[in-house]
Amino acid sequence: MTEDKVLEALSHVIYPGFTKDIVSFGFVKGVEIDDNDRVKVTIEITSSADEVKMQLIKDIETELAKAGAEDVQVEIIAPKKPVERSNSMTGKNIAPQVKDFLMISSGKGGVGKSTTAVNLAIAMAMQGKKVGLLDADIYGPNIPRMMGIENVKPEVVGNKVKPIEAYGIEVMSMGSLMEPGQSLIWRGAMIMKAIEQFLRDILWSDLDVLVIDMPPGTGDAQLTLAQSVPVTAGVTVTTPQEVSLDDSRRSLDMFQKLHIPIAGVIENMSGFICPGDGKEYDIFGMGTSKPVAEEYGTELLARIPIEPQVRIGGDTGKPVTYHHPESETAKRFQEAANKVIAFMEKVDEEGGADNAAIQPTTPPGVSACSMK
Ligand SMILES: Nc1ncnc2c1ncn2[C@@H]1O[C@H](COP(=O)(O)OP(=O)(O)OP(=O)(O)O)[C@@H](O)[C@H]1O
Repeated sequence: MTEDKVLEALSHVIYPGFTKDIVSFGFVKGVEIDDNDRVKVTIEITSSADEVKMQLIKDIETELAKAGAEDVQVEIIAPKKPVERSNSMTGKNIAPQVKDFLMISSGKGGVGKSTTAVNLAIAMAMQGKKVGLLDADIYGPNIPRMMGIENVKPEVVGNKVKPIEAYGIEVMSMGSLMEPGQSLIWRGAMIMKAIEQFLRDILWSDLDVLVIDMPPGTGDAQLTLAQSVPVTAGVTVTTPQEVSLDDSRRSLDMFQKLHIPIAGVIENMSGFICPGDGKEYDIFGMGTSKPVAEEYGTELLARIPIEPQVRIGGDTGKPVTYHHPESETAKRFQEAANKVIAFMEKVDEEGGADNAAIQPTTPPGVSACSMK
């Protein structure tokens, strides 16, 4: 017997109730083979149902016996409990069903933050992640148009709201809750309430990642979000001009102050890909945000070129990553998504993000200014 042979045999064991096998699911955590072809396999599953375990053991024994194992021992273990980050004594998580929170920020408006949030979310969903997309840009909620759900009203269940499904993603936006063209004058307290409700009163499923499109700049919305949930990673979107880079420094500085691990910088409108000859031309500069990313100990995740298809995709609700996966832009968004996923996994492995240090220090209703 060899490990490959064992894994080959195990790839015929379908996880009960699903169509995928236990190897593809990544449930096989260990294989030991001794000189007498006796095999021990360790399987890690969350299910505690005894019938699932019994069925698995039976199927594993059958397949390994067929492959020539002399004796089979199956150990079924439960995944290690994630480090208490969500409901830790001092930290706060009002949406514990979400594994990772990804904050997409920019120092200023119009740099392509929403475009990035949409395309990263779609790239992650295309890689099999269960993704939610929260448009927390309450001042200018553009996500419904970009996701092609402009005229879709969400379903209300009791006093909660179901997210709208689009491109396999759960989406919620202030734009979906208000009449078209309507605007609100947001005061600090209202922003805080809105952000909290987006997390608590929307029926998000058990998501792998909730991508959050923030309002531009650094303010109440960012602080409230970071105090309400442990944000796993932050991504700053910038354009390459110096004036824009100054603003992106502020955004990166905010991540640091809010104890948000920084996944990196996306440099948007970085060069222009000419539809005629497919060549890349420099317009605003290219790669200028790399040194800025390095100043903050992080990396440039991707340079996204100006491509007419990106704007058309945004205006018509047909995101480029989904509708033109062969385009250069889509490929770069996919690469950036890979890097962000790997980064979030690393943060989780190392104990997860923790927002304990940024919780308000004053009791509810008491202004920090009134305290000595
Ligand atoms: N790489 C690109 N190529 C072509 N057009 C782009 C690109 N990135 C963004 N755009 C277009 O630029 C406009 C602004 O982008 P977007 O709305 O994503 O910016 P934003 O930073 O979220 O803005 P706001 O701060 O106003 O919410 C949109 O029309 C979008 O389609």
